[in-house]
Amino acid sequence: MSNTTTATQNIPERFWTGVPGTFCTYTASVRWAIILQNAIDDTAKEIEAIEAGSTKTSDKELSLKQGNTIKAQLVKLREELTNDSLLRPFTAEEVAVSNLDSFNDYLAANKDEGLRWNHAEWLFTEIYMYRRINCYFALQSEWTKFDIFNSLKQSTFKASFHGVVELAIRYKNLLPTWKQNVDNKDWDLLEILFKEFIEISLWGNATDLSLLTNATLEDIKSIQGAKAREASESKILVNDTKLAWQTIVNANKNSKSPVRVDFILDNSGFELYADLMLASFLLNTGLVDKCVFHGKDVPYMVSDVMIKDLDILIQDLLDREFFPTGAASTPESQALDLFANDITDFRKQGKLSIEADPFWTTDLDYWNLDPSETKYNGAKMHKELSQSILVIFKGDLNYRKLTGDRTWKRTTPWKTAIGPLAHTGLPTLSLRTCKADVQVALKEGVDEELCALWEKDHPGKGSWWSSSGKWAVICFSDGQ
Ligand SMILES: O=P(O)(O)OC[C@H]1O[C@](O)(CO)[C@@H](O)[C@@H]1O
Ligand SMILES: [Mg+2]
Ligand SMILES: [Mn+2]
Repeated sequence: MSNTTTATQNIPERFWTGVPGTFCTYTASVRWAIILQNAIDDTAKEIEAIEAGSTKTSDKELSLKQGNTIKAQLVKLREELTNDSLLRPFTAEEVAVSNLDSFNDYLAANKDEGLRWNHAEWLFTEIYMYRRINCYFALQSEWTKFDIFNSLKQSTFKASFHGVVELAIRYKNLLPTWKQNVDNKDWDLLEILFKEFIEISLWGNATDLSLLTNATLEDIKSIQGAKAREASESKILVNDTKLAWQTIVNANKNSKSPVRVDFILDNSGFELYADLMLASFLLNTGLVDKCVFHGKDVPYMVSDVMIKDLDILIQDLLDREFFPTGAASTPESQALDLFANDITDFRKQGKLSIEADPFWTTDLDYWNLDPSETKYNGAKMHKELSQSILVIFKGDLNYRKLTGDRTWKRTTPWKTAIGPLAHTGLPTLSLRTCKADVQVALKEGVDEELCALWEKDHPGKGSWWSSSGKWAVICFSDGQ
């Protein structure tokens, strides 16, 4: 099978939909249909809101007409999926409104394979689905900017109230100590705090809308608090936090200035909030001079961050109806205001910025984050990230793209699994709660132990422990 990554011997195949017994196949045959149905239902709700006048539009009649077209197209897309149709190329009309060349090049290069929804590479097909959804909206003038996942992103963030307030108070209490450390660093203390905020950012990734389809408020609370993080320490199967810390210390001591850290973001809402906490620890302590966030240019994977989601998050934090912490004078309200205002100030000062290059929503894995990939912005992004002393990749999909979503032996060394990216000069850190089949960098025996443990309650599915979101990994590469 040819693809955009150079095929070399000893590199295992990617995960394919349709292969029995995998979480990949379960996702393609069960989860995608649910995600599409939710998109259909949410489009219908928006149409109703336009009809009722609660959503204002400049041209009501046209909005309604276009909305119904989109809804019908989504229904057909769902049928394509359930009928296991061939994966069609994007049309010229679609290509004109979105960056889709990599998808069509891939489909053309593999046209003899008879790629279908349930017989194709998981990574490609899943991204292809989100891009197909997006095209329907992008093509309708009144709906171009509409984010079909917005209401779900917002309601889940609202349900994160408890975790949000707890972290804001932690921030407010720590801020004086952080500021004392700008000129006079207590390195041991900072290392302890770094570890804490790395874990906050890591477990922030457990709040995932595509997996938490039926989560209750209690479920969400149970994974977001400090107690939950403490209890989860033993669930971090690979922990390279120390190596990442050393990278930051070295950059400081060698006064390589300005020190910049990049975040390849994953989900909006609580995870983005947790990432902002980590970034503000780095900025407030003077460990880092600038953080650059990378989000998505289209609605994607249900919950992924778009640039506007950062603005919405700040508004939510300041909105006492969204987060009902009472009068402006309560400690909770003050903590939320303080954090939101500090983030806004960082943005104004240029210490924090957010971008969304189309590279991040292509089907390409991160072996293409390489000077040699000049067609779809891989080289451009590599050059951009080269200004950074550490690039933090958040979440599961980024982990899949780092490892190529390949059927590696689970003890494969991290630097083998990330291919060329291990040697092109970028220090990288992956913070991932495990939500897919691909798994690498484990010590001998760990997989066997976890498979046996998971098998007890999930007969025949022991290896799916790595798709449960209950374990996590922190993997570092110095890029040398
Ligand atoms: O938001 P995250 O952590 O990237 O998770 C999304 C991932 O979860 C899944 O929905 C489930 O495995 C994958 O399709 C995708 O890789
Ligand atoms: Mg997700
Ligand atoms: Mn995501």
